[in-house]
Amino acid sequence: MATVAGVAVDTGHWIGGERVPAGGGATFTDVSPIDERPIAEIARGGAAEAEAAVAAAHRAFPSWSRTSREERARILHAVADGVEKRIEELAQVETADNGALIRSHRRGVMPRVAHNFRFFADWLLNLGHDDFETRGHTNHVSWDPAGVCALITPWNAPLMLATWKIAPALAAGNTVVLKPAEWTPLTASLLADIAAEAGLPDGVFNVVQGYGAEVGGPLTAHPDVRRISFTGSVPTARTIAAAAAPNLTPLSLELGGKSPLIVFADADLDLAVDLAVEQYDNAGQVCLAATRLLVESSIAEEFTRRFLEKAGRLTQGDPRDEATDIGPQIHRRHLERVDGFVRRARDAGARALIGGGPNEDLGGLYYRPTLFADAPEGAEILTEEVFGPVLTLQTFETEEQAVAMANGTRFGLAATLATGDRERARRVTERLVAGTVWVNCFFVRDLKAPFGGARQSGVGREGGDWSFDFYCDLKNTVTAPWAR
Ligand SMILES: NC(=O)c1ccc[n+]([C@@H]2O[C@H](COP(=O)([O-])OP(=O)(O)OC[C@H]3O[C@@H](n4cnc5c(N)ncnc54)[C@H](O)[C@@H]3O)[C@@H](O)[C@H]2O)c1
Ligand SMILES: O=C/C=C/C=C(\O)C(=O)O
Repeated sequence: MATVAGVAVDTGHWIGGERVPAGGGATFTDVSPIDERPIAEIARGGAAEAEAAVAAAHRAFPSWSRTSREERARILHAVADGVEKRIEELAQVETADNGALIRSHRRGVMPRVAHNFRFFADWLLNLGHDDFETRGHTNHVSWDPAGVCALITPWNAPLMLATWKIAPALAAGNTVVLKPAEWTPLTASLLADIAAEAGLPDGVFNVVQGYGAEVGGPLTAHPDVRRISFTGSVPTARTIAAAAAPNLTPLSLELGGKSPLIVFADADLDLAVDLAVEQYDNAGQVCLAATRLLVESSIAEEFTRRFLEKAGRLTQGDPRDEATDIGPQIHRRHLERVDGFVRRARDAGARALIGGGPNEDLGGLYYRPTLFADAPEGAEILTEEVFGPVLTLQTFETEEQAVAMANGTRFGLAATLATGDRERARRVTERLVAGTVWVNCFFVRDLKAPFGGARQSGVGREGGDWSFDFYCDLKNTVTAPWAR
């Protein structure tokens, strides 16, 4: 047990409805990004724990998969109730663990966690497909549960991204083994308590803590795992895809991005600036962030002036303070990685209009919001995901050029455009390579919509029917006309 922000959090695994302490006493230290102090010693799982969790999930599958949809939905709503009762505790623990703003956790993220469960519980009850006829034969499509799902998630929005997978996987009648990111293990452990209190049967949901290769490796190579859903980086996705290959385990991959925000001269400039500054949210640690500001030349000067003015008013500091706009980076190693990108960008000739280094006033893991201009074509800073508060500004002359620049990376997660011209929005949107396009808005998410990335931003889509498509084995039953 650890006490974090006044909340008791179990530091072991959760396997088959039981708390499993660190095998052989092996633990790792969980550090808070707020001040880099250790906050918990977490069980460091390995192949044995991965094996035990898959076995528990495998044993629990027959009964859970045959539990009625109504009963599954009822339990998932009870989990949502439990989350809602503990929003403040979850928010406090998540902020201590990943350094994201308490105000977002209280009002955005944790309510969304509850919504993840409610949405997929309700979607399950309406899931279906109309029967259809072929020469008098009926076709009936059913959505059969697939089996044990291994879910592997990152640290930037730990509980939100985990439950976005857990909820549909469980709703579909599957059982789950979750491996949270080692930098943010805590809220997954609290979710295990909540799920147990809500009456989720033992073994239906399991949590194994530990490092990627040590737990994630054996988990993703396990022949009894029938689905792997992963959110994280491209290199890890390659390793996971290779581990899944011998078993041909179906994969859903939600990966990185280098998304554009395209600002046309006909845009509402205040809105465009608001959208641009919003890209520093979560200290830039957002997969969907539109980190490349592509601005039409004729308005670039005015846009930049207003952007710098607005960004200059952002308050950086302790994420537990409601007034803070930008908190710390997740970890010392991550901050150094971000800083490496910034230093190389400068070496390549880019000019930092703001920021460009750690916040020396605050010290620790606080990195200044940064905007680069004049990065040379092809520079790393224009093509690689930084995953920190670092944006670049480029200008374009024509719509054609804007589209080419927007599509000019190996990613295709999202794109945002600001324009006052509906026809232009339609034309440009049609040509963008992106899983999600926002026009004059950002991060408006409906869980019914398909979510995922093109190119190296991912494989597959989740959300609404697409989640059930992935987490189910679809079956078509063709029945001949019955003899009279
Ligand atoms: N597209 C999306 O929905 C989305 C959302 C959030 C974050 N992301 C991406 O996630 C990345 C940041 O997250 P990160 O740094 O935690 O990513 P990461 O790939 O380093 O780690 C993600 C998870 O994979 C695990 N892992 C590491 N090696 C493994 C292995 N060999 N086998 C199995 N599991 C392994 C880690 O322990 C962690 O739980 C960024 O690229 C970001 O864009 C994408
Ligand atoms: O950092 C990435 C955030 C992704 C958001 C979602 O996956 C979501 O809203 O479901």
